[in-house]
Amino acid sequence: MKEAKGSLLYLDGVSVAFDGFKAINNLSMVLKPGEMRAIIGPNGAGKTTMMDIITGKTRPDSGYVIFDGEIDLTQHDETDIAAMGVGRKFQKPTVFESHTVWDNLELALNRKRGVFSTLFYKTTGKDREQIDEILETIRLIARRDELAANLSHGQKQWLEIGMLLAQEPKLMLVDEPVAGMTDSETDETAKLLREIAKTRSVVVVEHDMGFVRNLDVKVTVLAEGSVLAEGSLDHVSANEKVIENYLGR
Ligand SMILES: Nc1ncnc2c1ncn2[C@@H]1O[C@H](COP(=O)(O)OP(=O)(O)OP(=O)(O)O)[C@@H](O)[C@H]1O
Repeated sequence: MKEAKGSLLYLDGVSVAFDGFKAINNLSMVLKPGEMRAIIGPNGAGKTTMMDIITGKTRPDSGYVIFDGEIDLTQHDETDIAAMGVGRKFQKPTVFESHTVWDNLELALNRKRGVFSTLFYKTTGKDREQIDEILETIRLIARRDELAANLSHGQKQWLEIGMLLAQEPKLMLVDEPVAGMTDSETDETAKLLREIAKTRSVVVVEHDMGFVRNLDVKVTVLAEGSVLAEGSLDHVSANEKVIENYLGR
């Protein structure tokens, strides 16, 4: 698809219906390499379903989902898509509580090498450097030897973001990262994601408008499965349809 050339993610005319109900309806969106995008919209707008389609969990009925300018993700399954460099962080953290912060990251780093090599693999100096770098990004250097169970909710979310970083995704999808976080954790998460977005593309779904403002990126507003508005947060916040469908509720 030549229109997708130069983009990192290109959705064109994507639709999916569940029992006749169109959860995603002719959705189109373009993400540039290295771009971070915030996705907002009312409950049921299709945000999660959109992520499910990008990651291969749900197959759309029609439309194109082109990754890295040329790969049609609708032709691949979840495992392939993850291996191609699409990482997803779900809302609930799923870190290994009985392992240390360091071990969680080491496991994530080894995971991308596959089961057999993991059994015989010894962590190299380069791996340790990479883990240190990630620890710095996720603000957990001082807690590296702590059991994950002892981290705060926000720190667990950061650890999970770190585990995703260990897989070196080109595109990171992050679902409601700041739900349940303290205000200072929320502020720190915006900074952390901005740092991460310097080296890869990021799509963040979030309801917290203060946080979205801090991200300071282009916003896509979804409603009823399609794009209602797109632009800066100020631009979309002034849109009558957005106020009516979402912000004014
Ligand atoms: N597997 C499914 N079967 C039937 N209906 C579904 C399925 N998945 C999603 N839906 C419906 O599709 C619509 C979009 O849901 P989706 O979860 O994508 O919205 P959302 O924007 O993520 O909402 P929220 O902000 O509440 O997470 C909803 O009406 C939902 O009930």
